[in-house]
Amino acid sequence: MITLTIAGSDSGGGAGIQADIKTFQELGVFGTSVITALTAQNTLGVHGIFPTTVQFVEAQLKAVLEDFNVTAIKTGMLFNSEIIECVAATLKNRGLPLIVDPVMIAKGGASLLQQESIQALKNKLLPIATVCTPNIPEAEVISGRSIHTEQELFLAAQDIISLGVQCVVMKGGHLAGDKAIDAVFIKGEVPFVLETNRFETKHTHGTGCTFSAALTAEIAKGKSLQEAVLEAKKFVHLAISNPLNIGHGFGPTNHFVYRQLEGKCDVVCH
Ligand SMILES: Nc1ncnc2c1ncn2[C@@H]1O[C@H](COP(=O)(O)OP(=O)(O)OP(=O)(O)O)[C@@H](O)[C@H]1O
Ligand SMILES: Cc1ncc(CO)c(N)n1
Repeated sequence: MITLTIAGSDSGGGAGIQADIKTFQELGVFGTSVITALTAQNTLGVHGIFPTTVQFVEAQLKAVLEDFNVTAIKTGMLFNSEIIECVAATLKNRGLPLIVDPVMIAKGGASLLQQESIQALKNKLLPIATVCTPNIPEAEVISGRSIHTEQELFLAAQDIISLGVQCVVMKGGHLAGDKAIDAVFIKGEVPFVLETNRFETKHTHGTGCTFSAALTAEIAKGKSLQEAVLEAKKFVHLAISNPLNIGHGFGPTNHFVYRQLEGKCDVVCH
């Protein structure tokens, strides 16, 4: 199986392209990549961003797609509307599963998506996406709704589905409480929740990228959306709860442990 990630490079290796490729590898799929921006980044923060030209994003997309039989694609940091429009125009009508992780702001506060790009994300990319995996602040920006209650979460998910997405996974990593809860909304089906214990750690750099990459790998292998989100939740939970403790700030997660533990992880689904 071959997957493609279209995202930014994290020189610190914990998020972006690097997290995606490591996750693909551990889940037994071959990862290819299109780099939208270089970030000078480590566990202490983002120190610089150097975006790729749209022409070079297009050249990378063409190089990968004309040679490889890609079976699922994910997007991460897309940085500006030109890049979003180029990616959407290239992927439109290809009929490939597309997982959009609408990356906006790094945990340290750096902006990874220009403000003017929200419309392009909503009008060009999400209408051709299979799955969208926002955290709560990202879901608020996309839906234009503040989310404080279960009802507001449900309405925001419906707003995102109405843009054309088949499935929305609302990631609850940023919420308070002793559980890490994600709400899964699949068009026409009863919503469900995936729940694990929240692991107390500051080493959660790249959790969103890792989750969406695992989801992409499982979809590439032919799993159903329900099975794929469950496996992705196991992958990211094991990666968070077995920290590597590297770097001087908010460190990366552990991409190796899922295979070492043969994916054994308790996730409650209700
Ligand atoms: N401390 C934690 N313990 C267990 N699971 C967690 C923890 N923090 C996040 N998760 C899980 O990790 C996954 C990613 O969620 P999160 O909300 O952190 O994404 P994100 O904000 O997009 O991440 P990023 O900062 O990489 O953009 C979700 O499945 C979430 O429930
Ligand atoms: C390149 C990149 N993509 C995504 C994130 C979000 O975790 C990050 N910090 N850096």
